[in-house]
Amino acid sequence: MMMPAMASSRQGSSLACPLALAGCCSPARNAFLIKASSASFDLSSNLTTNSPALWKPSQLASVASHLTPSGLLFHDHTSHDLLCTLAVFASSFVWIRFFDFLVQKNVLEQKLSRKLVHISTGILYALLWPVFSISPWSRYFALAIPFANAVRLLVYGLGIIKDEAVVKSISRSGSSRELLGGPFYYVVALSLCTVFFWRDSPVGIVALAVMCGGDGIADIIGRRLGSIKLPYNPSKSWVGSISMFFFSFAFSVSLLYYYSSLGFYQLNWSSAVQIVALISFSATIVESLPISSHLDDNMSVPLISVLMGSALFPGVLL
Ligand SMILES: C/C(=C\COP(=O)(O)O)CCC[C@H](C)CCC[C@H](C)CCCC(C)C
Ligand SMILES: Nc1ccn([C@@H]2O[C@H](COP(=O)(O)OP(=O)(O)O)[C@@H](O)[C@H]2O)c(=O)n1
Repeated sequence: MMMPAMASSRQGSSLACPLALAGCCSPARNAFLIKASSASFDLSSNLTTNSPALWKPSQLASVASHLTPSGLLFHDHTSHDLLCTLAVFASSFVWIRFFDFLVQKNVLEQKLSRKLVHISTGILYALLWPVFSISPWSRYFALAIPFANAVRLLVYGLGIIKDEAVVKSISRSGSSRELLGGPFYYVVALSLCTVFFWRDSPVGIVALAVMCGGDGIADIIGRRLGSIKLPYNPSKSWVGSISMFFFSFAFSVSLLYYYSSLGFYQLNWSSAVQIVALISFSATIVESLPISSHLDDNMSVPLISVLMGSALFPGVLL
């Protein structure tokens, strides 16, 4: 287990995120040397000892002119986090509207739109966590985004406000009541992973990767190619479940690589990869069981991933 002080020093290495990294390069400085935890970045030569340099010095200088020396958009963490929250929430609104537009123009069918929203929103949300500040409160600002979406789903799902466009892009059948099922559980899972794991632990990230990436792709591939059904569940197929396993694994490893490259934690990769494979396999088995009428996949899949991750990941954090 990481001690809080250690966790915050590791969070300090979120300086590797483009915003924060750029902020360390005030135009007045011509040699940019940042030491954060065990990672050090020499931006003047675009070299790094532990992580890839993310931006070129010219790009950094242009962004830096808009940032404070501490890498924030404002001098205090609260204003920075508030702006990030508003920007990500507005992006989620525009993103869902964009899929609705594609459905209306008959570019995407409704079911495919829902699954692409399912895959993309959670993954983009997890990719954007590093833009929040190192304040211990930043997770609660990030939490406000799925929370506000949960409120939107309740408002539309209960018919308090009617918006056919939103309902069409998120539901399968076009019924507003559907928003209170899978989509609502989905934002609850995002919220719980944000509060309990945030950027300090690989557990929440892997649970989100499996729920968003793995489960989402199982549907897209299974619906199209899944003619051979599972013997114990005629509504799921072999190809859907095999896709779930591979994409859960691929999304998880990619997100873990992203977070460890940014310096949030260091992993023993050979063990971590085995754990991710085990979690992906277990979540695939759970998703394939004929229990979804009792327990939604957006609850059962992150639940098994979190239980296994919490038991197995602490041993592989360096
Ligand atoms: C359609 C969704 C889930 C349905 O799952 P299933 O029943 O088919 O298994 C996803 C619902 C998404 C939600 C309304 C919006 C979530 C937004 C997210 C917190 C932030 C995304 C930000 C980003 C920049 C787009
Ligand atoms: N393991 C899986 C999962 C889904 N699928 C396909 O995807 C469809 C929807 O899956 P699901 O019932 O899990 O859907 P959601 O409730 O997650 O939207 C199924 O009817 C199958 O055609 C599959 O073939 N194999």
